[in-house]
Amino acid sequence: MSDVPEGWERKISRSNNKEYFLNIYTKESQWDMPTAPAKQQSATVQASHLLVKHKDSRRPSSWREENITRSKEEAIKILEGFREQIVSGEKQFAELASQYSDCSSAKRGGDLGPFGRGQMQKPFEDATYSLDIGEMSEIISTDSGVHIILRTA
Ligand SMILES: O=C(CCc1ccccc1)N[C@H](Cc1nc2ccccc2[nH]1)C(=O)O
Repeated sequence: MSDVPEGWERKISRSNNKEYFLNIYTKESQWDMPTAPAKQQSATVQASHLLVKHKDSRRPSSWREENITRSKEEAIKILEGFREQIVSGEKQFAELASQYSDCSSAKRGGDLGPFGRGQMQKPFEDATYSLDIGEMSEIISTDSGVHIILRTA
């Protein structure tokens, strides 16, 4: 029986007794014999974020505040305070994001849903892909403002 490339597992489908192949990293499965090793990162990630905008943000306005005038330094100080409350366990990420994030994702506790490479601003994408699942980022800056990110998948 021909071996499967690294990172794949041969399985038998319970519904039709046919063999299929499972990518042990992404948990995706396929009927065809894989032709290359599966040692790749999962295509998409999922994250929540808490965004604090400032006067130099690309769009210095949000559902929370029509005209945002705080400086970037002030935004960073505010976000550092939120980050400390989360690290200490005093507050949950989603609780603070839903109350204070200047992004419309605040309505979903900061959840952005799944996204792949090329979809979000580069500093945000790179920071998310470098986090382990469950890990929270340091403060990162994009054209939208300053963020903390919690990778969830
Ligand atoms: O771009 C959006 C919507 C993002 C979103 C994606 C998926 C579900 C829900 C929201 N909102 C911007 C603020 C903003 N800038 C960001 C940059 C990177 C990631 C998330 C961001 N959110 C804004 O409101 O100015």
